[in-house]
Amino acid sequence: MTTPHFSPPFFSLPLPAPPSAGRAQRRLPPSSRLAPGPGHLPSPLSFPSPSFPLLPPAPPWPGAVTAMAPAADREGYWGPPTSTLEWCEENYAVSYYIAEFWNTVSNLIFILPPIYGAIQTYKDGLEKRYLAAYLCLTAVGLGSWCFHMTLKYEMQLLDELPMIYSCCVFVYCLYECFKYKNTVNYPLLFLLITYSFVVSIVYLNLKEPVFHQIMYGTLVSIIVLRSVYIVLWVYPWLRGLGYTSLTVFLMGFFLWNVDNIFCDKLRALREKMPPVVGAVTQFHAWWHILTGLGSYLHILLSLYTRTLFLKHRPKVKFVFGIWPVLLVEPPKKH
Ligand SMILES: CCCCCCCC/C=C\CCCCCCCC(=O)N[C@@H](CO)[C@H](O)/C=C/CCCCCCCCCCCCC
Ligand SMILES: [Ca+2]
Ligand SMILES: [Zn+2]
Repeated sequence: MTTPHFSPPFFSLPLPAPPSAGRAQRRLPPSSRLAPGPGHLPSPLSFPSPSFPLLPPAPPWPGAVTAMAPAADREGYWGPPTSTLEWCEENYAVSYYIAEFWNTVSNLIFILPPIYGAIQTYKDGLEKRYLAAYLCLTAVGLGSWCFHMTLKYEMQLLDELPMIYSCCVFVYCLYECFKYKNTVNYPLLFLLITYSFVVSIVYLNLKEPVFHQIMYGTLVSIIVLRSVYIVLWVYPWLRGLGYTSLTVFLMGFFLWNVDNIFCDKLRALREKMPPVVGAVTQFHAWWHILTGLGSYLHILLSLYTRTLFLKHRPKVKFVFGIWPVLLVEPPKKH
């Protein structure tokens, strides 16, 4: 915890006290989220020499509010961040066009496998709710891509709100696994839509990341409890899939915390490493990869449970020997 993340203010904006040193999940104060105006001056910071040789020189962004940026951050195509949060990865260190490069590209795991899953679900004629589950994951990935690429507040909402909606779809799928086909649980649907609506409205007004994290964590806990119930009491042979999904997800959460708590140390470490090796220490990107995989495996668990209940004879197969997908056969007619 050596370097505070916020440099002292350069000019007289009313800046709040910096958050505890070392926390990467920096909350950007409202003053840094104002549109650039006449009072905003170019950055006083001198940026370190780029770690990536082909980068264009870090230009002073016209009107940029960069007085609070950590020294390792640079300015780039999308202008100063307007999000209420940002992460440990050094801004515009790899590309002038992508604010947090590794945090951006790691979202591919939320985008490509779920698209494949959605196509397969559609082809197999499985229930639309599973199509929605896969597509929600893709939506999270696209939103998160846009957020980490730009660090803009509107894009942050495209990342964070779909996380809540996806969880609600997952909860519905998981709590309706043992119902007959073509039934709709209207009270549960109403509850989840209301939850999504209330969380969205409160978050849009409150703009408090911790609120979003608590609301998201609550839904994840509900999903975990139900999954554990299913693999303990209903289909014990699905324990492998269930516990793998949970472990991978929790490892991601652990690394999310490591990235937040030890950001200063990680940044210092990266300065001593070649860029590509340093990329391995981008733990927010690892959080994407692990939660992407954990969530995908969770959909497989939920779909396996459902198709087993509907007597579709599901099987997990590994594409290219590594990537798990679910294959189903229609139920036998008697
Ligand atoms: C049995 C396995 C359970 C798996 C549950 C799967 C639920 C998945 C639901 C949605 C998929 C989204 C995955 C995460 C996307 C991450 C995108 C992202 O990084 N967003 C950040 C901005 O870039 C955003 O600000 C991050 C917020 C993170 C919040 C973390 C909150 C805490 C999570 C708590 C986990 C509790 C586990 C409790 C276990 C009993
Ligand atoms: Ca950053
Ligand atoms: Zn992220």
